[in-house]
Amino acid sequence: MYKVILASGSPRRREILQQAGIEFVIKTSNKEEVTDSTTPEEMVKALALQKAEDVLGEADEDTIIIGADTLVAIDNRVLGKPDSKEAAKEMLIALQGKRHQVYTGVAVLVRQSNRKEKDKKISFSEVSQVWVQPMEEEEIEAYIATGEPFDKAGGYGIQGKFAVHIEKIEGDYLNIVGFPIAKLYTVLKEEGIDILRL
Ligand SMILES: Cc1cn([C@H]2C[C@H](O)[C@@H](COP(=O)(O)OP(=O)(O)OP(=O)(O)O)O2)c(=O)[nH]c1=O
Repeated sequence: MYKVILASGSPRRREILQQAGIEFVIKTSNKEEVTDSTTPEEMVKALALQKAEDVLGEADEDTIIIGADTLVAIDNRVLGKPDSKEAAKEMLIALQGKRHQVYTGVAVLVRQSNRKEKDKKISFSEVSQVWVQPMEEEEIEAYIATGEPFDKAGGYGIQGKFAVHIEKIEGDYLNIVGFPIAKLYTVLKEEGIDILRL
């Protein structure tokens, strides 16, 4: 019997795991994650791993710890969460009228209390393509005034008021919202772990 820990404070990630029928508890640390990885794939995997490792000390029985990180990439730039209205505006100006990539990295630490079994460290990343409609400056400012950009990579949430500005996507929608649940299921299945029946 494994206990699942979601090492994330993101309400979206919590909802996605809950909807999938996974039982878990949430544990987060306040440590700031940093990485010197250079590609978005490597960055999101490294940051996801740090988030999972930060709560490893809490795992005292058979435990599966899941960490995740989402970043937006456009024109060789990587965008995290905007820390001001100005930063949000600059990001949305860069994204409007173009295609960009959303990367989510997931790290899974499997901790076995029975020392005969080996602990596991699994990480992967998923990418989705997003096309944003051209936007007027006024529309960008109105969206920023909703307050939605500030806790989201790239300064927008596809699941909220920004939906009206999305032309199309390619790939996994839930990966854009912050957690590629289908890939988690598949990758763990390949490792012999059925996350729905632990
Ligand atoms: C692009 C996009 C991102 N996001 C969110 C998902 C993530 O929560 C957030 C990216 O920030 P992250 O740093 O990946 O995660 P977080 O700080 O929210 O949570 P934690 O570190 O505790 O796991 O952006 C959306 O909700 N919708 C979107 O369309």
